[in-house]
Amino acid sequence: MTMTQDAITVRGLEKSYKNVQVLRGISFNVPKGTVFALLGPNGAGKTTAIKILTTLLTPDGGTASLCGYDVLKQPAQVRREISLTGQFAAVDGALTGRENLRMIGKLRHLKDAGKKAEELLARFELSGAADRRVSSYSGGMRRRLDLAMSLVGAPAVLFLDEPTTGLDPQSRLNMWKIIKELTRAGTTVFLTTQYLDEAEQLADQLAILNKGEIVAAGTPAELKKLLPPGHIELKILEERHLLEARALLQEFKLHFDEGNQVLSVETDGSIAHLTDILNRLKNAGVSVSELTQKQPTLEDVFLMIVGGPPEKGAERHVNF
Ligand SMILES: Nc1ncnc2c1ncn2[C@@H]1O[C@H](COP(=O)(O)OP(=O)(O)OP(=O)(O)O)[C@@H](O)[C@H]1O
Repeated sequence: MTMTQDAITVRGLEKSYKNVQVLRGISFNVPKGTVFALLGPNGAGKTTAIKILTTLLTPDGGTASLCGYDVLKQPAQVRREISLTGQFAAVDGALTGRENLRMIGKLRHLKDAGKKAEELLARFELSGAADRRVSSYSGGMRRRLDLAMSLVGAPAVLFLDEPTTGLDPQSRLNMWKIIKELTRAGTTVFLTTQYLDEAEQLADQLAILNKGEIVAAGTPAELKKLLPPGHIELKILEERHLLEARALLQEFKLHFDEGNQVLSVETDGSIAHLTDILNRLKNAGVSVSELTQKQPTLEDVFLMIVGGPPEKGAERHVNF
């Protein structure tokens, strides 16, 4: 392995199916031990990118390397460094949890496949169910086993394609905890997800892919800065109080929703800003019946860029 701080380097990656260009020259880096989330609507090219990075598909142009190995020139070395966990758990329902893990260990030629299986069963809280057939496992248990199976070979880079789709909230939280632990231990995680809160929770860096191009990239905080800052909404019922509030806050960007009697005041989201606004109103005796603070979310950013919620329903196209 060459010395590099990036676990994944992608430069100008292109791929077409027949005459449809699916990836139009995408580039990004993923530093070791971090989580990178690739987001995008259905058909954006996420799976195509994952297939190229995991050596399942040949790109038409550009380069990609994993842990310093070129996906085209050194596919065997790349495969040794990675593991791919798909949306549909690849476990064998007729075998027990323990048998599934041992089988993978043997396929990977581990000397102590049995010991590794026990260790992973314990780590994923499956020891109690180890001798039950996987067909009797819940969705969350299957997903945990699937992830445990992908860790048998201790991969440097883990590809997780929608790891929590279909899981209940508790199982999702467990999965997040496990993913965080993995990255703390140095594993690099490449994630696709339809849940923007998941991306926000887990990703150090994320990129939004739309029609084969990366249209926005950065940390969750950086992406949120693409939108106007947050605002507070003040419900003010009395006309004279409203007039007074508008005068007191005239240097702020204001918007008034007449139907709901709500005055929106743009803020940078800081406590200092909020305190200043509330003090002015309080000192002038302005009566506010309700206060709500609104901050832009990753979902807002996604909607602004892609024009529809991720992965839901039909493809939605927005012209830039
Ligand atoms: N083998 C193929 N032959 C022809 N077209 C394909 C093939 N595989 C994918 N495509 C097309 O390429 C585009 C990108 O597909 P891809 O599966 O990479 O998108 P995605 O972002 O992963 O979508 P999803 O979220 O629905 O999984 C889609 O329009 C898809 O129909």
